[in-house]
Amino acid sequence: MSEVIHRFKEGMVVSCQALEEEPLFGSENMAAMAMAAEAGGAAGIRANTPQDIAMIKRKCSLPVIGLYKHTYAGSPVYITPTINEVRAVVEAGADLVAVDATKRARPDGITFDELYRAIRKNFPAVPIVADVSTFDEGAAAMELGCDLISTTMSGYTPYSTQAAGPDIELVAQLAKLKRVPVIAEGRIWTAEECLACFDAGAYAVVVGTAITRPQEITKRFVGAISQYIQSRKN
Ligand SMILES: CC(=O)N[C@H](C=O)[C@@H](O)[C@H](O)[C@H](O)COP(=O)(O)O
Repeated sequence: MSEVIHRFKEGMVVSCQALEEEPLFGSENMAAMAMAAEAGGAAGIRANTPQDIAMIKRKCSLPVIGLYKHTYAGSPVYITPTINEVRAVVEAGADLVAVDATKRARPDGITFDELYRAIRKNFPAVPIVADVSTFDEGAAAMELGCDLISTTMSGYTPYSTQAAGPDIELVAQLAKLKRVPVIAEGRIWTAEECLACFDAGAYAVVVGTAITRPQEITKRFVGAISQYIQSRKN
């Protein structure tokens, strides 16, 4: 196992991402988030776009799982969909690259196996994080040789489990294979949920929105308050 992966063991990776339509969009903001995560004891950062990755690598010493969200006509796959986005992520300085490893149709009709082989050929030193939505996708990514499996896409493909919280069951099923380290990612909001993921066998957890999307954090507080106020009136 590579040294960089070992740094994630039993740790928390903070996903620092803001899309163009979000209030915190901008590499300076994401680098500040990454620095805050580092100050708080995070083991790593997950970041989107070459610009954000490069800025975070300048300001923060943690290893970065890089991805590049990009949409192509005719394919629902948007997390580092082709070798072009992989190249941009690697050239920006990412330590690992996260790619969509779901079974959905990819741009130009290439399969995940083909993309995997192209990454290995062009960037043999860069560990690959497979973002999956189901057990079968995770097991296939392990079989292929991916370095880490993340439950990122569970709940975001039409055929995967749709749940309000993290897919701890998927973490448990994949971890039970004892083949490749499994990252629990997606809709983790509390420390207790992190502990449940570790109990299920997670190697590390990724927490994003609950730490780095203040509009969503605010929305949760406001929702809980208005629900409570309403219930007091009934
Ligand atoms: C499905 C998808 O596109 N997930 C993205 C993957 O990089 C990010 O938008 C998420 O914020 C990240 O996975 C962390 O999850 P959460 O923000 O729920 O803690």
